[in-house]
Amino acid sequence: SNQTEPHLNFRAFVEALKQDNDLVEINEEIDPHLEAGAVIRKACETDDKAQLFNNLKGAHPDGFFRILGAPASLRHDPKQQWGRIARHLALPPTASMKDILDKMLSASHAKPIPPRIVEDGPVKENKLRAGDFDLNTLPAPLLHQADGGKFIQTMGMDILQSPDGKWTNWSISRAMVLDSNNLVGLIVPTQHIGLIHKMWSDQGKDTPYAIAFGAPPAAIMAASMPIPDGVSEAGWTGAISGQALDVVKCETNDLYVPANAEIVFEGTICATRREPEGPFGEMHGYVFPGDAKPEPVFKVNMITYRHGAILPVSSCGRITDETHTMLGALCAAEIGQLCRDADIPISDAFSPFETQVTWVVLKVDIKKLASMSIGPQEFRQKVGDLIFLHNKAGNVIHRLMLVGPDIDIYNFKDVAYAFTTRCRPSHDETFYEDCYGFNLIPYMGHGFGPHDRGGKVVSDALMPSEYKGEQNFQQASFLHSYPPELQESVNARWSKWGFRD
Ligand SMILES: Cc1cc2c3c(c1C)C(C)(C)C[C@@H](O)N3c1c(nc(O)[nH]c1=O)N2C[C@H](O)[C@H](O)[C@H](O)COP(=O)(O)O
Ligand SMILES: [K+]
Ligand SMILES: [Mn+2]
Repeated sequence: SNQTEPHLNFRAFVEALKQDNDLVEINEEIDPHLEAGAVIRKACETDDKAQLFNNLKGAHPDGFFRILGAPASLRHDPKQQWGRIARHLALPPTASMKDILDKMLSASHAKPIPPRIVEDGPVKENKLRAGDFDLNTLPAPLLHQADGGKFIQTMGMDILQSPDGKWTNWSISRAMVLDSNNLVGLIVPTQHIGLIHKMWSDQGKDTPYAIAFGAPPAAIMAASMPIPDGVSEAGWTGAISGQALDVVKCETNDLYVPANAEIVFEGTICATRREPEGPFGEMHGYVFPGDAKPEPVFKVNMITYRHGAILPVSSCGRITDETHTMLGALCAAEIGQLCRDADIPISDAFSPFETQVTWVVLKVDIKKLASMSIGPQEFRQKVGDLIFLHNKAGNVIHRLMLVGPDIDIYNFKDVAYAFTTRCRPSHDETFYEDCYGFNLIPYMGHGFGPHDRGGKVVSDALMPSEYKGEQNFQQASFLHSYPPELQESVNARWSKWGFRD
């Protein structure tokens, strides 16, 4: 059977966006050379609807392929801000980011539900063997004018398996068209794609891979989350969706792909061959023209796709796009979970978009903190060592900020209010220079200091009284300086007096 609910079927997900009035269909011809990327980028910067480009210049006679832009960006309506992401998990469009992240974490200590192997599926409707296709003729998008190539892979799911077959990893890592039969893609050694590629390369073998574009939405969420080493995202996806995902075998290797994916590339990542990759307009909002680096080559041996195939695309950069709503948010969620698993009393975690997801803000349960009878210096060290030194989930984050119970970590006005008034520069901060540094952040990879090490800090915005479980202060604000019943009675008469609703 092929699963038809929107969180388990990308095509049904696109239909659900249409039902939600959260989709713009563009049937006039759009050029994948910059034009599609420009439309997607503007929609991301204005939190407008997702975009379905039905008529790409250079699409093949059978329409291969169309593009869906900004599959997991924000909705403009404040009551449904996270609605497009909620649809990935069968949550209501009004779900909060906390609901979404808690749903993703619900699999942390749940029993995995492995995928179910089926014989066939929509992804097998069309097959192009080597020689039947030329990647240069596909309507792959040039997303930013200074990009080093056409980044066809920005929202596809990379599927790799350890040589012993015990660990199948699903993740997202970018890749651009190199020539008629090859892609070249960023492989960060500490990411699971890097760890597994090294396992094969150390044996002198090329790494079998598949990229599933238009994978089930619940799966692409797990693919974007730094779940623990050795844990298969497929089982995690099964646990959060409550059912086994239908997968079908690749034609040219022993990997399995979602049976209803839109498009699948099958191939091998070369053990040794590297070619210039990038630059790419990235998650922090920058591209450095000409900044290409040698990265592994992904040979494409086979392409399969369903009729009317749609390529999901993230034209990432300035906020807000999938590198912020998925990469940043899911990394924060995992960091919060790692803290709780280590008995550090973090009740919630989020990466503010206004920091281009370079910070994670951790909400501290100050009652539990008080029972630890621990001082600020020691507490900062405990958090920083766990996240910056011992877990890859912290790799992309350069500031961890500790806040108390009165701060809404999903509202940057609150975060900035706490940071600027409760965290004394230097005295309340612990700096890390001997740790992994994320070189995609401009002040790292293109900055003054070491490009790949250090530059991290734990900033403590907890006040002395909060280490005793109390707050000896009140916010001078409507919410915190007036009795609740007075707030209610003022709110009840507000619009009658003539104020805005
Ligand atoms: C949602 C999303 C996540 C990522 C990316 C993108 C999107 C949209 C691109 C638009 C393609 C931009 C690129 O920067 N990109 C990306 C990347 N991680 C990399 O190592 N390399 C990448 O090129 N992640 C983050 C990873 O997906 C997560 O770190 C995940 O946790 C990895 O999985 P695993 O190794 O933990 O299994
Ligand atoms: K992952
Ligand atoms: Mn993984």
